Amino acid sequence: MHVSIVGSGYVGTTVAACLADLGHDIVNVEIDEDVVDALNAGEAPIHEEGLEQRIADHAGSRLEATTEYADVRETDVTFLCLPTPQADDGSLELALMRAGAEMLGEALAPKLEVDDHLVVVKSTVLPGTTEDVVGPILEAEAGTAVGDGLELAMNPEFLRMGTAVADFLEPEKVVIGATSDDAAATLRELYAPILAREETALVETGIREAELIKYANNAFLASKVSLVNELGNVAREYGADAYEVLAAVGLDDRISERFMRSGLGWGGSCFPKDVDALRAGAREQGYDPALLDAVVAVNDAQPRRLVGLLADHVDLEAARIAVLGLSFKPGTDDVRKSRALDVIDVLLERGARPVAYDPVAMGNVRERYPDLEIEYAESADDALSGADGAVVATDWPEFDDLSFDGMARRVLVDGRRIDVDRDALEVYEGLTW
Ligand SMILES: NC(=O)C1=CN([C@@H]2O[C@H](COP(=O)(O)OP(=O)(O)OC[C@H]3O[C@@H](n4cnc5c(N)ncnc54)[C@H](O)[C@@H]3O)[C@@H](O)[C@H]2O)C=CC1
Ligand SMILES: O=C(O)[C@H]1O[C@H](OP(=O)(O)OP(=O)(O)OC[C@H]2O[C@@H](n3ccc(=O)[nH]c3=O)[C@H](O)[C@@H]2O)[C@H](O)[C@@H](O)[C@@H]1O
Repeated sequence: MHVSIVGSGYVGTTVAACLADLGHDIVNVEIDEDVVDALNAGEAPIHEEGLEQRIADHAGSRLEATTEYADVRETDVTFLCLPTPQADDGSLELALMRAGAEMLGEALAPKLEVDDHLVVVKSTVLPGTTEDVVGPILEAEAGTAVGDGLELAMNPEFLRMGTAVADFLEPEKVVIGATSDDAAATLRELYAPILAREETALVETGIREAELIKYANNAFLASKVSLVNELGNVAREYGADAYEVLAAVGLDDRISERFMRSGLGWGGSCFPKDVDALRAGAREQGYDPALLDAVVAVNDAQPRRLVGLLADHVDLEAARIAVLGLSFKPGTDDVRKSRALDVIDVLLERGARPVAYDPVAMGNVRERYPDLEIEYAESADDALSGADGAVVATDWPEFDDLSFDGMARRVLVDGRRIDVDRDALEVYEGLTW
């Protein structure tokens, strides 16, 4: 099938490379020329395992990138993989989606005079966005009504950063919300090799349901982590080990052992914005999402609690504190809404001198937060050298082998339950255990 993909970030690039791998012909439409050049040169604009090879294999044959929207006319289906960030008040910001839909509609106008086209929203959007915002913009620009050759569908994406390719090619579910049977059939055909897997469920539903499934999924996962954090905080008060408690709780298959790691909480480019968008959307609909508000409140409190634990042992004023890990989770250099940055803010507020180390994310912090007054270390050992205390903010596997010999005071507060040699420390404290 000929497929165009608008937006070539984490999702668009992964979808493009994987669909090319499945045998489809892909055109990526992207406004960032550097990304277009990288893709056409066979290079991955983002780091994800298995992506570079797939792009190198297919660039110049089944995979090409362009800044020209007109090229979508050569394709049968277009996926919108545009960013859906947060507005200042936390609500869903649709300006980029609207702009992309306008350009797409305009580009599709000549094609729709003679041929059909399916537009699929893959970005995370609140219920109603596909039918009430994207659809009408496409109709106005293309001069064709939905159902009259222009078809609409919503197909949310559940991949995780760090395992994007494997998650896309081997998902637990493919969710399709479509305006017509033909649109759903086109997507079933496109995903045929994935749907042939026994482990992958196909969910065919309405467009609004498809939109909400994505938010409900992320809200559930974020809530699960906040709940284990709350239980972890309670366990700590009782002097009980939350990891032992939750490992046993997870044996109940209604609960499951996955996503049970308590500690500093959730960050990243997805959970925070999606939970906030759902809360804002629910309020707009007249519903008060009290539980989701609490889920965010528990998450927001963890960094301060972590620094509080450190302050029980170290006078933070002018203290050199090693911050181990900056990315929002291991396996990625993404620092958006990383809990590590909240820890640093609290440390700075309390007069400490943070010295940060991360194996891959320091460049991104420097670039995004040039005014952040912290020192960057060359290695974890460097960060720990002469430190009056240390915190673990990201559970990079290499931190399991830390040596604390060079520390001025061997005090470690672990926000991620890593596997360090506790006997080598004067104080080992866990945030939730
Ligand atoms: N990153 C993730 O792990 C996941 C993200 N999502 C959702 O997918 C959507 C896209 O997210 P990401 O790929 O992470 O975003 P991203 O920010 O990594 O990439 C978006 C790309 O779109 C490009 N772009 C912006 N405006 C454009 C336009 N008018 N025309 C063409 N290209 C344009 C940008 O230059 C950028 O390369 C969001 O709604 C997000 O919530 C869903 C599942 C997973
Ligand atoms: O909508 C999205 O974009 C994506 O958001 C998340 O994926 P991601 O943000 O890449 O990362 P996760 O692995 O889910 O971790 C999110 C945060 O939760 C934290 N976490 C996760 C699991 C856990 O047990 N404990 C915990 O604190 C992680 O450290 C991280 O900060 C979802 O897992 C994906 O299914 C979804 O597609």
